Amino acid sequence: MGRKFFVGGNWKCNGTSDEVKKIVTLLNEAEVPSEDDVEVVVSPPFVFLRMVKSLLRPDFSIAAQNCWVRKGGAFTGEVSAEMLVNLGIPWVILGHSERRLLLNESNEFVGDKVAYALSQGLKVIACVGETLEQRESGSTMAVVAVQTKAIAERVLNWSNIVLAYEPVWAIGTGKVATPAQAQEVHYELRKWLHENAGAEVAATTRIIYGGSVNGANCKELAAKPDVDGFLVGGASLKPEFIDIIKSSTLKKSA
Ligand SMILES: O=C(CO)COP(=O)(O)O
Repeated sequence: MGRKFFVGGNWKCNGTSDEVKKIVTLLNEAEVPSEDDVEVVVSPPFVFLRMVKSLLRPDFSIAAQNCWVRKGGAFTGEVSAEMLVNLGIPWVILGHSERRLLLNESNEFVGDKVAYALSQGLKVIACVGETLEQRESGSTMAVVAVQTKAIAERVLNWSNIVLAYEPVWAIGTGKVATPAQAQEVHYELRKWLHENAGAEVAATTRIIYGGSVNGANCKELAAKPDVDGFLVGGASLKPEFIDIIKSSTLKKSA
């Protein structure tokens, strides 16, 4: 029925082959709740996708960290959605703030990417989030609404989208949003979806939180009604990622 808890591990631009094998071994040996109760998706760098796919337990899935905005071709250095599909990679992360800010990806560009990736059969973890300046000036909701709108204008079917709220000031800083801060934005995002994409989309779309999530703070965050899971960076490379996956059990009893 409800929204299945979702835990993504964004490995970002980290790891050697040996380190990646070690993380996969850790994941493969972990005892975690069943895939009926939690969806786990790890996101290695492109060059390790094939290796992780061949080694990873079958109840965990895989996401790429980006893909090209349209059909592949003469776009040096890019990886197309078609290639990910061809490789058997089901998910892709799009619109991460590190790409929006460091590589100047605009809301429209991210929206186009989401629409194209979906059209090729990929499932998308679409990221939104405000900077510290935007939060302090009181424009958090306006910013995430505009980012979400650029996606909603290009997409009719939300069933293959997970929306990740990742406040930029909380990413890699150790400064996690309080459960109340996360809940407030998730609630507002769900309300926005209700008003702009319909009641069904609002009720079924998973809105996950990212930004300094770790084994210690995940439980309180997971207990919030509109927090449907996490997108984890740094801690997804460590054993505590297992504890974060296990925080899904809080949701069942809630
Ligand atoms: O950006 C993130 C996940 O996509 C969050 O990163 P950290 O968990 O390292 O703050």
